[in-house]
Amino acid sequence: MGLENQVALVTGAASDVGYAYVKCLLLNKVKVLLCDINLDGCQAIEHQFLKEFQNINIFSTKCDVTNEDEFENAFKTCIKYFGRLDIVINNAGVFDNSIERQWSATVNINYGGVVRGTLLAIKYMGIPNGGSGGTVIQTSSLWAFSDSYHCSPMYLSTKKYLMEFTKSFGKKNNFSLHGVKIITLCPEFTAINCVRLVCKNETLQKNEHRVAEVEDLKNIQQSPKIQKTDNIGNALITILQHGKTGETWIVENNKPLRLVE
Ligand SMILES: NC(=O)c1ccc[n+]([C@@H]2O[C@H](COP(=O)([O-])OP(=O)(O)OC[C@H]3O[C@@H](n4cnc5c(N)ncnc54)[C@H](O)[C@@H]3O)[C@@H](O)[C@H]2O)c1
Ligand SMILES: CCCCC/C=C\C=C\[C@H](O)C/C=C\C/C=C\CCCC(=O)O
Repeated sequence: MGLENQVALVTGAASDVGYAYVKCLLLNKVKVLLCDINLDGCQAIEHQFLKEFQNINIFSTKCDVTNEDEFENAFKTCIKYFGRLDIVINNAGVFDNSIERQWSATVNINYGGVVRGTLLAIKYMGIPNGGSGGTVIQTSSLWAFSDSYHCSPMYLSTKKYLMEFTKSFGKKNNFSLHGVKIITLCPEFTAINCVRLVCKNETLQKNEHRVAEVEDLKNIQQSPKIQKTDNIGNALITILQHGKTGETWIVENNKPLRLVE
C-alpha cells in the first residue's frame, strides 16, 4: 500500500527515534507535522530535511502531550496546514529513574500522552466524525517484554501499559466503529545518548545495584550490534503498509521485523 500524499503527525519528533520516523515518512512522500516541547529542535530538523530532500512537505509546531489543549491544537494545525490527517505517531517519551520525584510525569507523558493522542486521532480521523479513518502507531519498547530489567520501573511499566491499552482498544470491534487502526511498535535499544539520560539521576548513583545496570546500558550502547534508528523508521513504514489493528510488532538489530503472536 502506497503512503504517497498521506499526512502524519509525529510527537516527540525532535528525538532520535522521532528523527528517523520523520525521515522515513518523508522518503515515502508522506507530509509530516513535527510536534515536540522542543520546537527549536523540530525546526532544525525541518530545515535540514528541506535542504536534503526535494519536494517534501514538512511543518513544525510546539506540542506538550500532557497538555490537552496544546495537543488538540496540533491536530487542528495539521488539518489546517495540510488539509487532512491519516497517521498519528505517538512517540514522545521520557526515561527517568528518579521514581520518587518523577513518577507522575513519566506516567503522564509515556502513557497519558499515548491515550490522549489516540483519542484525538479517533476524534479527527474517525469516519463517524467526518474523517477518512487512519492509523495510530504507539512507540513502546522491547523492555515491555522483559521482567528482568528494573533500571526504571516507571519507564518499563508505562511501556507495558500502553501496549495493553493498544491491544485492547485496537480490537477489531472498536476499529469497525471508527476505521482507525491502532498498532504498537516495540523497538530494541537504538544508538542514542541514553547513558546521558540515565546517568543524570542522583538516586540511581547512590544505588549500587542500579549503578551496575547503568554499566550494562553503557555496554549495550557501545556494542557494534546496536540497531540504527533508521531500522526503526523502516519498520514504521512496513507496519503502516501491512499492519493490522491491535497488533504489536518488535524491531531488533539484524532480525526481521516480527509480529507478536
Ligand atoms: N532510544 C531507544 O533505544 C528506544 C528504544 C525503544 C523505544 N524508545 C522510545 O522511542 C521514543 C523516542 O525515544 P528517543 O530515544 O528518541 O528519546 P529522546 O529522549 O531522544 O526523545 C524524546 C523526545 O520526546 C520529547 N518530549 C518529552 N516530553 C514531551 C512532552 N511532554 N510532550 C512532547 N514531547 C515531549 C523530548 O523533547 C524529545 O524530543 C520514546 O517513547 C522511547 O521510549 C526508544
Ligand atoms: C525517552 C526515552 C529515551 C530512552 C533511552 C533510554 C533507554 C531506552 C530504553 C529502550 O526502550 C530499551 C529498549 C529495549 C531494551 C531491550 C533489551 C535489553 C536488555 C534486556 C534486559 O536486560 O532485560
